[in-house]
Amino acid sequence: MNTLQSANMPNLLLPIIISDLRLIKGDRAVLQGVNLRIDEPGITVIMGPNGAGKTMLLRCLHGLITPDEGLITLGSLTVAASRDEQAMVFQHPVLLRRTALQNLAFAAPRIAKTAPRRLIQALESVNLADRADQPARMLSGGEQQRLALARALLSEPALLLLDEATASLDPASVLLIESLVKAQSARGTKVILVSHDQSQARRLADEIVFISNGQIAEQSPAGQFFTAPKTPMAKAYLAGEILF
Ligand SMILES: Nc1ncnc2c1ncn2[C@@H]1O[C@H](COP(=O)(O)OP(=O)(O)OP(=O)(O)O)[C@@H](O)[C@H]1O
Repeated sequence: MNTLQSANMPNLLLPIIISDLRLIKGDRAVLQGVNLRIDEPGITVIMGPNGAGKTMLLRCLHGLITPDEGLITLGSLTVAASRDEQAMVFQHPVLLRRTALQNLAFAAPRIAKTAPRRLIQALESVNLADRADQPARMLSGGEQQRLALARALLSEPALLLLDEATASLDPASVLLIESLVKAQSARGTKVILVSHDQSQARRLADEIVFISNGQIAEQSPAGQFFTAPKTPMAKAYLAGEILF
């Protein structure tokens, strides 16, 4: 859609307001009473123990799951109405059985037609220019993830969601992806990412949202969260003391 004009323009998907969200999976609520308001641009990192509901929350934001109760608004838009302004990168990238370049062209047909050079630049930005004509599914895991990010960034989304997108990547790929995410954030895209990696969260986060047991336990500026987490649960999580 390319609705971002510049970092100085207000982001049309802010504020993000989540009210009384409840999501049932199987026979239990995996999200319950979730209330969250994100006003600020920049990078929000969602942290929390395994099974806390981080992925489910991200999927609700992206419209992949409809919550059983509650409301999400992004600026003046519903989730459905905001879909074209959003992009999401998953832990395991979903790519078409086509070449790397064709995957980008398929995702952004208008750009492919009017400015095909931008597709090559997108591949260059993730160090995949020499893989343009290789079947995307033959790329390594890290290469696939870089391609998925290039695809997500092509549309200059107003909201970029990343679910443990760097979980299994080598350090160079992690840093490359982080630098692209930071640059995109500086261009005005609101970024919400799920990560267990405390070092990564310290490098990227402006604020932390900590989820525990399907509820928001804490929302704090990153510096404050890491030096003085408000809840015993967050403190135990950061210390690696939560047992499952
Ligand atoms: N289809 C499903 N049926 C039943 N339970 C589900 C289903 N999908 C997810 N869940 C449960 O919902 C809970 C939240 O899952 P979610 O994937 O959001 O956790 P998470 O915080 O992202 O965890 P992790 O850090 O392990 O990725 C988990 O307990 C999970 O078992």
